[in-house]
Amino acid sequence: MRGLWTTARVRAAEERVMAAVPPGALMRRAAFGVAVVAAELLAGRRRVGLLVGAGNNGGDALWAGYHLRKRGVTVTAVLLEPSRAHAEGLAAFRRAGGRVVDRLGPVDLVVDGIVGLSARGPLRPDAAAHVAGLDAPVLAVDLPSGVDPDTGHVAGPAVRAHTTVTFGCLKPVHALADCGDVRLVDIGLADALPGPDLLELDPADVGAAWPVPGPDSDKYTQGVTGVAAGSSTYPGAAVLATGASLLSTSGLVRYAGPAAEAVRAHWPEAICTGSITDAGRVQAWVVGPGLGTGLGSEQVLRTVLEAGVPVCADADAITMLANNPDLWDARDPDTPLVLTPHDREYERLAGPVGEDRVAAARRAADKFGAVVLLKGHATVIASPDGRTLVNRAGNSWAATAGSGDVLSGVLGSLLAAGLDPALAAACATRVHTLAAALAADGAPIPASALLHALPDAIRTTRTP
Ligand SMILES: NC(=O)C1=CN([C@@H]2O[C@H](COP(=O)(O)OP(=O)(O)OC[C@H]3O[C@@H](n4cnc5c(N)ncnc54)[C@H](O)[C@@H]3O)[C@@H](O)[C@H]2O)[C@@H](O)CC1
Ligand SMILES: [K+]
Repeated sequence: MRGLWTTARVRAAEERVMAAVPPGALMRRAAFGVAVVAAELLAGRRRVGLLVGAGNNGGDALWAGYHLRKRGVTVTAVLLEPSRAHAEGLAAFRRAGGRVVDRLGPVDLVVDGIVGLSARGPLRPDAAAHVAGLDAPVLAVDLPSGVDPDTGHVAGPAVRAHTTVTFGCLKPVHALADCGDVRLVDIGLADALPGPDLLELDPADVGAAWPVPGPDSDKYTQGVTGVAAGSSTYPGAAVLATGASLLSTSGLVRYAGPAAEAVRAHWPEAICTGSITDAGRVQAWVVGPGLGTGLGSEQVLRTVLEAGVPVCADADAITMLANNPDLWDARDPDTPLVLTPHDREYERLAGPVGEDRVAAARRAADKFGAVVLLKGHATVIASPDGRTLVNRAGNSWAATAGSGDVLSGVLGSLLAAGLDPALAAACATRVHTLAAALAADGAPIPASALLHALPDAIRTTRTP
């Protein structure tokens, strides 16, 4: 499990550590780390260009330039605000033979020291002009300039990093935005940091949490998942969600709804009934994909919410909760509920997502007393108990019709197996991402291919 810390906490920790070490020591450690990674990326090539902003981020770049000069690398620097460039860093850079230029000529690697933790908004026009002309790979110092450190939001021109070297700890930007390959350099902050603001699961965490049958397990003890999804118009959503539940855990899956025939034809092992009232007992419900939003669907949602078991409410279930807030009354507030909106569904439910997706997910989690899984390239999972998890997809293969139905099926089966709902949401998201990458292997895929890659994805997380 990896922790991520917001800039306010990082700064507080840096201040505590700085008070106890010689002046400039943290910057030296940081810059040395940048130089080591730069040398690795250069792989014997010899020309580096620095883009240097007005603060300590630029200072890191200048000191890294100093270290690279000591290794015989040719280093040039553009100072975006010459009068505010880090004075000691600039002096050391010049002493070591670094040259200040107006524009970067041909180089093998660019070091982005334009702006770091103090970044506000997109790149300013002069910085943007320097960045626009680059054709060498960019090594970002702390974070790609132009990307918000705490939200990962990109409001305009920004650096696109091949690699990012960050210091002391990861920040939200490293999970919420594209920072390329992220390297962490230890500058001695660990003991000064409080608990993390965000968490990101490693595949091994997912593997450790994933429910697998033991010697005493049978089909009931592993949790029975109920799927209330699909319609005569959209039987596919039912087929995908039920299939995902079946492939995620080895218990039992019951399907209830008008797509029973289609589900039975695809998944003979599912127990299918035409009506929610005949479904039998389950340990968790998945409700919503392809269900429709008419009166009959509302009654299905009500029945599921009244059942007193954990519920994953997706797609049309979210729209119904937004359209008809009376439906919330059907829910026992002590029973876990996971809502899995994409941005438009979120907006129907809780207003605009805005630039800060973490804050949005937390707002809705508080408001509804539910785990909120806000889907996106970086999915944010907020629990009403304050925990927030993120999962960066790293690819977009899962952006395909029916992919959400698969996610809710996986999540429902983990809830039925008794996983903590926020952990279930994070594990399901991670495996969904892995399955998409495995199935795609470089080419577009339909959701059914993602579905059939679930066992391989789960296996990946369980392999040490
Ligand atoms: N505080 C510390 O102990 C350490 C800080 N370090 C470095 O210091 C950085 C933070 O430095 P600072 O707080 O001096 O500030 P930055 O270097 O992040 O920003 C400097 C200035 O850039 C300008 N700026 C803000 N947004 C901009 C934008 N969108 N486009 C262009 N310019 C913009 C502002 O005038 C701002 O004051 C970290 O990211 C890290 O690289 C490291 O040296 C490690 C130790
Ligand atoms: K930067």
